[in-house]
Amino acid sequence: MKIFSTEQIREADRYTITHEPISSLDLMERASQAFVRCFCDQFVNTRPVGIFCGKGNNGGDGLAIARLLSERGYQVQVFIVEHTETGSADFQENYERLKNHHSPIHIHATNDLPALSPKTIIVDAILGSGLSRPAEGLVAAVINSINDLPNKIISVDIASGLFADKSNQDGNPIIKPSCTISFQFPKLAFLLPQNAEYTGNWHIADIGLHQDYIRNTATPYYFTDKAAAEKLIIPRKKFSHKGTFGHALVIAGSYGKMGAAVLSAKACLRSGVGLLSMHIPECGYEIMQISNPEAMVTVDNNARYITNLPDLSTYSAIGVGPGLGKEKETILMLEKLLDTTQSPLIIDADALNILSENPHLLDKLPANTILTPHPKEFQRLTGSSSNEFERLELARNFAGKYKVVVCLKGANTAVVLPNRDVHFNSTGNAGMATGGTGDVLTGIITALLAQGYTPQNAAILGVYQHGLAGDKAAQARGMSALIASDVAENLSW
Ligand SMILES: NC(=O)C1=CN([C@@H]2O[C@H](COP(=O)(O)OP(=O)(O)OC[C@H]3O[C@@H](n4cnc5c(N)ncnc54)[C@H](OP(=O)(O)O)[C@@H]3O)[C@@H](O)[C@H]2O)[C@@H](O)CC1
Ligand SMILES: Nc1ncnc2c1ncn2[C@@H]1O[C@H](COP(=O)(O)OP(=O)(O)O)[C@@H](O)[C@H]1O
Ligand SMILES: [K+]
Repeated sequence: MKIFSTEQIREADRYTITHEPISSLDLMERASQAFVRCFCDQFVNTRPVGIFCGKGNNGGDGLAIARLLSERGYQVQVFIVEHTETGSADFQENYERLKNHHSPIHIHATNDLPALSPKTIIVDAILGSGLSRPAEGLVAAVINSINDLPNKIISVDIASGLFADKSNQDGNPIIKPSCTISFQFPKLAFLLPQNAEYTGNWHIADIGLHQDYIRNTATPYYFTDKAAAEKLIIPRKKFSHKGTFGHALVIAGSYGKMGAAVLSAKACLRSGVGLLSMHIPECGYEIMQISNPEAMVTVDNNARYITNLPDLSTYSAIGVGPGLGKEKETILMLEKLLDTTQSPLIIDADALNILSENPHLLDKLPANTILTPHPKEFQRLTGSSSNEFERLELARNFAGKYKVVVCLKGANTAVVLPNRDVHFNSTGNAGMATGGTGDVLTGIITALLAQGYTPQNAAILGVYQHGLAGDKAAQARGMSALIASDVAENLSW
């Protein structure tokens, strides 16, 4: 699914109005109906609803939603935040349509705010994607007052005060909804952790914007939903054999961190690879053979950490990093790997930290190598950023400069491609914030590379399937009980 900027969404709006064709008022009606369908799925009509409207089109939606909910038997109160003299044309039309049945309360100052029962669901339709500056004055005061209430808040399209495409500053007044029902597309802001409390759970309401516009308009931002991920899976053909699915090499582990190698191996084996060899230090030999009998093992000369490479000529993909440590000889091993490998490569964990501490190695990264840093590893690689929009730009510039794929891990992992496009992941949960889940991801992606998936598709699909397995594991035993092995065990293709 594409993620558009607010400017592009306005353009999609105009395109739909001209080419469907449909009046802007009817499009607002359709959007409000879509919101109401989603709202009614969640809340029964015995709950009173208080709808706070601004005077732009977001407020116009609020007025239409008020009318539609009333028709469905909800007890609705409407409050109009008088931040400007005249409302937009569609606001005014919906005001006229509502006026016969309702007497909206006009808020000129916070004193005008009514007492609401805690049961009342607040619908936030004060400001939408037309936000042109941080909320201030009356709007800011109303937002802060609403946030102080214990009531459940549902935002229309986007929380009032939240910028869709750029960072807010600390202290900007922004509604904190428990849920956002957004029109047609997720907004970029929803996908960044800094905005979690200004987004809540979000749902997309399809309002039928014109498919030609959506298809033909370029954006660097995508959301990997189920449909997008499933399209990437290459089916296993009937007459295939283990040679068809590649031979992966994972270079991982050191004394005390063999678990990382074990987890990567398990996940690699559960992701369709034909053959797997693990290159590990001698201390891990029995551990690996017993925990993963399906894997072959090549043992390093060193007992405790990896110092050298096996013959690389037979491998169709290589993963390096989990549990590796950063010993001097390990650094030399990584340098040699970067200098000699002809196979697709994924670099994780300590191998990333080695790159940060030895930046001359960055210039040796083969094109299309996949890097999977968590935020701290990414910061070590590129330096710090003042907000997550800036961090995303850093990742896009890094991926573009070195022609690599960067999987910036976290909730909604951002897979950043060498052409600077970003694919945000839709799966995964907070139960996965536990040691070893990243090692599982390395194993999955190595397996996909070995099978011939392009680095781009291996990263996007691997990240999606990893999150999906985490979701299955969390469903079975709850988030707190989830451990990394569960993610590997719950992989299914
Ligand atoms: N295609 C779609 O998705 C569809 C979208 N639709 C809906 O349209 C919404 C966008 O509507 P919109 O463009 O009228 O903007 P909206 O946010 O209501 O506010 C604009 C007003 O607020 C003002 N204002 C701005 N910042 C302010 C501030 N900080 N403090 C105070 N005032 C501030 C601004 O004034 P100005 O900046 O001009 O001074 C202007 O008066 C969108 O979110 C969705 O709900 C659907 O109806 C149909 C299909
Ligand atoms: N809150 C979260 N929601 C979804 N996924 C998460 C969340 N927290 C962590 N993850 C996922 O768990 C993995 C953690 O990786 P990482 O930090 O490298 O772990 P480790 O180094 O212990 O193996 C990443 O794939 C990340 O996307
Ligand atoms: K809103």
